[in-house]
Amino acid sequence: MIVNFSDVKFSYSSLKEKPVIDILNWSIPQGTKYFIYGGSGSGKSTLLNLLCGLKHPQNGSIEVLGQKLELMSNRQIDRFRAKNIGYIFQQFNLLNYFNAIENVQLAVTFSTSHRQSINASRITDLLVELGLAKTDIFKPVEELSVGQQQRVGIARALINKPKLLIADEPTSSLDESMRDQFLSTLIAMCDENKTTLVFVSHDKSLKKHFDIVKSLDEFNKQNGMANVY
Ligand SMILES: Nc1ncnc2c1ncn2[C@@H]1O[C@H](COP(=O)(O)OP(=O)(O)OP(=O)(O)O)[C@@H](O)[C@H]1O
Repeated sequence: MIVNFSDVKFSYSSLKEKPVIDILNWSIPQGTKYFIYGGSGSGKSTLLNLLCGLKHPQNGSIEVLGQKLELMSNRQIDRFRAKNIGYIFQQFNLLNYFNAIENVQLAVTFSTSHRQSINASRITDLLVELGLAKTDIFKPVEELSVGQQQRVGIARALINKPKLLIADEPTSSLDESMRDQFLSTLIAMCDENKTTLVFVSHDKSLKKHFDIVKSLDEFNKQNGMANVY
């Protein structure tokens, strides 16, 4: 298992009666493409924040790649995240005035272990492999189409060959054909890098692309169920 949650409870306010996240047992098998769906406000982003150590539960244990996050300092978690976890966000979070290579380089800058081995030509190769034309690689990303920006987002998430890739509704602004294309590319790249993919969305129709499909409600706030994966 690449991720294990054990009796994890998280509330934004300690006064809140019911925690947003309350998971007795939940695991993600290594190498899978894991899809979690849930409605708006169900706790998907909160779950991902816990998973990568950006938020800390009030109770329980979260183990990622064999490391218990609660035993690490924030600095250790930051390093661990930079080395092992990639993300793709809803809006891709690219820096508009920077070109594609510069946007990907930022991810490399934050990962000390990969800084030496990744140069601009390796980034260019990855962007071309993802279908970006060489002429587009040097334009500020604000001059790229949404589809091209997505490819930059995928390249940035995968350049460090993360063991775990987390995607938070990255397809919400795309039409159906773009969405399928994006997912096919993303999944092919994860297979190539042996990266485990955790993808959350409110859109159940995406589930056909994944090995494991769960509603967040199936394992959240369901104390009594064990070993759900
Ligand atoms: N910073 C915060 N402070 C207080 N409550 C919050 C905060 N962030 C989220 N919440 C609450 O926690 C619950 C879960 O929010 P979360 O953002 O995880 O849901 P989500 O499933 O990702 O929603 P969406 O699909 O709309 O992005 C919601 O009820 C939300 O109002």
